[in-house]
Amino acid sequence: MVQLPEGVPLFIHINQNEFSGRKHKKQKEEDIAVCECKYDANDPDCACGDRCLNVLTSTECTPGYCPCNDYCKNQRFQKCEYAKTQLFKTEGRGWGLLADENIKAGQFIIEYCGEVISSEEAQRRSQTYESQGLKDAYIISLNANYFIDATKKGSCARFINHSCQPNCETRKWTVLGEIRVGIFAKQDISVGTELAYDYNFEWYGGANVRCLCGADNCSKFLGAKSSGFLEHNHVWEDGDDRYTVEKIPLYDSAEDEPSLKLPKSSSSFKSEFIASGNGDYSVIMDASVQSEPQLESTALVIEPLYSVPVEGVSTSTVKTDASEETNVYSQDAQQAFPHKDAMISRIQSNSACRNFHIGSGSVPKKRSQHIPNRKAKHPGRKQVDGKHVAQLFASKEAQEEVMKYEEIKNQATTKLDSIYNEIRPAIEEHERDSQDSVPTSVAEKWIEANCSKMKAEFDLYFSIVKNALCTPQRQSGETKPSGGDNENEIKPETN
Ligand SMILES: C[S@@+](CC[C@H](N)C(=O)[O-])C[C@H]1O[C@@H](n2cnc3c(N)ncnc32)[C@H](O)[C@@H]1O
Repeated sequence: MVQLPEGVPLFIHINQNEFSGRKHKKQKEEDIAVCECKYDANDPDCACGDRCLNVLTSTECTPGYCPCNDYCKNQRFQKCEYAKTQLFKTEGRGWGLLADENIKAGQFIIEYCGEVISSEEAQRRSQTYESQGLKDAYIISLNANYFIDATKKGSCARFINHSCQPNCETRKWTVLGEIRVGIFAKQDISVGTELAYDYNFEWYGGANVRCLCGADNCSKFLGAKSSGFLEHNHVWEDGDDRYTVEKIPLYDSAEDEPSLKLPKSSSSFKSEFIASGNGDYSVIMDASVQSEPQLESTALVIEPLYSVPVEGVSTSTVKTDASEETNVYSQDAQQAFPHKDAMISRIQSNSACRNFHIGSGSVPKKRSQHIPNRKAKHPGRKQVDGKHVAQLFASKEAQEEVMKYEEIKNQATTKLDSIYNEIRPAIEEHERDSQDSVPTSVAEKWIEANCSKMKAEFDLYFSIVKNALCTPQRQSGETKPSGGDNENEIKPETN
């Protein structure tokens, strides 16, 4: 039971998200990520500590499936393993939350709980709250389609204020198949210090709210970095004093007099705030989710699939008969890519699918748009024309080798395109309703085809570089070095 100090505006305290308009996702057994940790009484920290495969992919272990059973330490959201915190009244920024014990950098502090609502509902509620005169904004973004509204129901995380120099950050974790948002310490935080994270607002227009965090690098307004804010304030130019900070009224979300007992302020908070004014506003915040230190892919912007280590590329689908040198760069996929299962589970999860760029091109801005027979595209990267490059080599062997790898690369590209067409309905279904998982078989196929293509490209580039270094090149005007009557034949250069 959470004890709230007197004067805190009413809200319903919850420590689990509530779903409005849909049910909690049911995890399919095949989608449960099982780690490989083992409990060792002599080294209890091994039980799902920093090196646990699930921890590395920001996924909590599922009770009953974790090999460490009750010793598993990777169920912090599920077990509400929060740091001790306390509510207090700030000067000028309403209520805030402070550390009631020393907190270590990286420590999970509290989950941001509330009602999980669709983006349409978030927009609707935001307008309603504004029209009702509610000043404080408690809606944060969960992913492109869903938001968490802690206005009426929420955990004490709803009281954490914004700072442009925050000591906390938000991170997204997958818990029993659902994405959840946690507040984590960015640094060691000593007892009595106010907790704050950077809201990084998704600004919906309306009045500007002055930021009172007091940090040296303060951007002056809540959400000042968001595109919505910039759009809304496009009239701002140097020397235009219509919108200077001083002209925006201050608003203190707490109606009462500031408490006399001030907490130890964090480096980013100063205490000379003035409580006055009544700027109405209603905004939707975007919890700028930060990465786990161990693996960047836990961040909102996850490294694309292309960035898996080169040695992790699969050799299982493309047999290249490559020379020994080339094989040096290929390893057994399973051995070199031990996180494949975790990768699949991330691809299946809501945000990961987008961030890994499943699909043949860039992420579609608008969802649910079905374009029949849409051709798979691979924009962004210039492709080497192996056929053309082959012509530059004087030796027939060099030409043949480059042409061979060019052909393998083309086959891998065609295969990737056809797999994309095959799995497109599943991807589009996933994009339409991000609560649906992309099936394991689909994610696996996609990874394999991508890896094969990367491997084929690598082999081609390697062969080009090797031949460029080791074989003579044709002089300008030199005719083809070999006979033959096939389409790969080198034609004499004209002009
Ligand atoms: C999620 S609530 C935080 C808790 C809030 N202070 C309360 O009393 O319930 C967000 C609201 O707090 C206020 N706030 C948070 N950080 C602020 C800051 N740095 N400067 C001014 N107001 C802030 C704004 O009114 C904002 O809409």
